[in-house]
Order: sequence, then structure tokens, then C-alpha cells
Amino acid sequence: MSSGLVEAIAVIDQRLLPGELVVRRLETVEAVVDAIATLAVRGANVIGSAGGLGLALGIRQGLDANTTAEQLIAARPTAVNLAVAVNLVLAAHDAGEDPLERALALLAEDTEQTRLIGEFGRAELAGVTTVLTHCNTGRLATTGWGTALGVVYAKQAAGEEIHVIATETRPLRQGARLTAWELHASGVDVALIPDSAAASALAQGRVGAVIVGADRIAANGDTANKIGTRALAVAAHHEGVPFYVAATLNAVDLGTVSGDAIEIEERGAGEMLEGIPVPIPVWNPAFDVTPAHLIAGIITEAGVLKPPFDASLKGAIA
Ligand SMILES: CSC[C@H]1O[C@H](OP(=O)(O)O)[C@H](O)[C@@H]1O
Repeated sequence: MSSGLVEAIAVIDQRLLPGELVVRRLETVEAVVDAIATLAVRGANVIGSAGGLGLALGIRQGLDANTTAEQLIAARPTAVNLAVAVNLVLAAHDAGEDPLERALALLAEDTEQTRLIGEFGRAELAGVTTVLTHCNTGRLATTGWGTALGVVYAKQAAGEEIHVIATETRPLRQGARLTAWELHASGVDVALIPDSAAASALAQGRVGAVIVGADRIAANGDTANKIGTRALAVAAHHEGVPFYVAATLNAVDLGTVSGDAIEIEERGAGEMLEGIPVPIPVWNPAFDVTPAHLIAGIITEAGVLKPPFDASLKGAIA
């Protein structure tokens, strides 16, 4: 891939992990949109990276930049990282800059941003030896070591004790298939639990802090993240366990006043009815919103933001 020329985008198909490591070569914008929509490529930061590269690919193939940007942004509505990345590459193109160079720069920025999240989170969670996390926010979901998992890896790299309780994260099991697998492969002590056991783990004092990622953070700090996150925040609050969000600032959307205004992606019944040959009605939201008052801090590359989040978020973004 030389500067300005992008012929294809190579991605790991995360739907097949951990059983199969399959790298797919995406040669069209449609293929990139499909990979994002089917969660072959997933994780707020990485879908932003894929979206930016997908726009560079489309422009290289002579497609209309604005139409292509709209197609990519529509692939998944909740993670604002996708729209942010695509619009940054579009703006570069409109300014006569090389869209591929801008897209690649975003990947490098994400790597550094997650490194900083890890370090700020390590300081904030000093003395915490067991964290509970949800879904997958690590090396498959970012171009670095991750957001919530970035804090885990930072503690590991510093030689600090860290144990992770990973929730299975139904229905697509990102926690079981990706987080538990990646942490185990990285030598981090990890235990996998059913989503429904998280409240008991908190009640039994097994957890020092809960730390999760984010797909969209509203101006008041309300945070959209993988479905099940809200329940964790409520349980953590009830048990007096601090609940943190770790996210790059491109997950913050000051244009969305509160969580009520965040569009929550709803996914199909197939993800719920695997092995059940009966057309049972299903409600399958991919995300939920955790109210800001349940969040102790938002760990970002600019530092750990504390309530009141409308002020601290605005200050970090300005
Ligand atoms: C840095 S990953 C952030 C976020 O994205 C995941 O969603 P999905 O697996 O549907 O792409 C999950 O909500 C993570 O917390």
C-alpha cells in the first residue's frame, strides 16, 4: 500500500475468533460496510479506523466521496468513532490532502491515545488488583492495546498485580471469544463469568473496580456501551464498587445532549435464536446507556475526567 494508493483493506474476521484466524481482503466499499455491519470488524475504535480507510478506498476507486462517507457511517449508528473518522478523512480529501495518509494517521493516533488511556487508568486504579470488564475493548477493538483493556495491559506492563473478571457478553460473546482469549494469550490472569453472575461477583467483594469501553459519550457523560453495561453500573453502584468508562475522546459527542438522544442499534433475531428453529419474537439492542451519575470517571487520553462531566468533557474536547 503506497501513499495515496489503497487497493484493499486486510482485516481479521472477528466473528470466527478464537477458533479460526481468518484475514479477509476488503476490495470494495460495500465489503467494508458489510464487514462493519456484520461485526467481522468490530469495536468502536476499529470500526472508525475501517471507516476512514474505506473512504480512502472508495475515493481511490473514483466513487463520490460524500455518498461513500454516508454509506460507511450508516453501517452502524451508535459508535460515534465511525462518523468522526470518516468525516475527518472526508475533510482531508475536501482540503486536497491525501485521504489515505489521513486515514493512516488516525490509526497511529488511536494507538497513542490508547497508550495514554492505559497510563492514566493505571494511576487512577492504583492498588486495584481485580477489575471486571464487559465486551471487548482490547487489541482487536483498537489499533493499540485497548481502552478498558488498555488499563489492564498498562498495569501488567508495569509489573502490577491485575486479575480480570470478564463477562461472557451475550449474545455475540465478545467477552468469552475475544477478551478472555486475548488476555489469556497475553498472560493476564482472567476468569470468564456468565453475564448473569456479575452482580454476585460484585456482591461477594470479588471486584475492586468495573471498567468498560464506550461507543458514544453524550455531553452530560451518559454513556452508550455494549448491552449489559447499564446493569453492571447499577450493580456496582449498589455494592459501592467504582465504575469507570475508558474511551478515546473521539467517542465523545458533545452534539448529543444526553443519553436519551443516542441512537441504539438493534440487531436481528438470528443472534439470539441460534439453534432455536422457532420464529420467536426478539428484542436485541446492541447497546444500552449508563447514566452519568453512576460513572466515577471517564479515562481518556487527556486524563481521567470526573463529574460534573458536562464541564470536564467540554474542557477536554476544547
Ligand atoms: C474500544 S471498543 C468500544 C466498544 O465497542 C464494542 O461494541 P461492538 O463489539 O458491538 O463493536 C463494545 O461496546 C465496546 O465497549
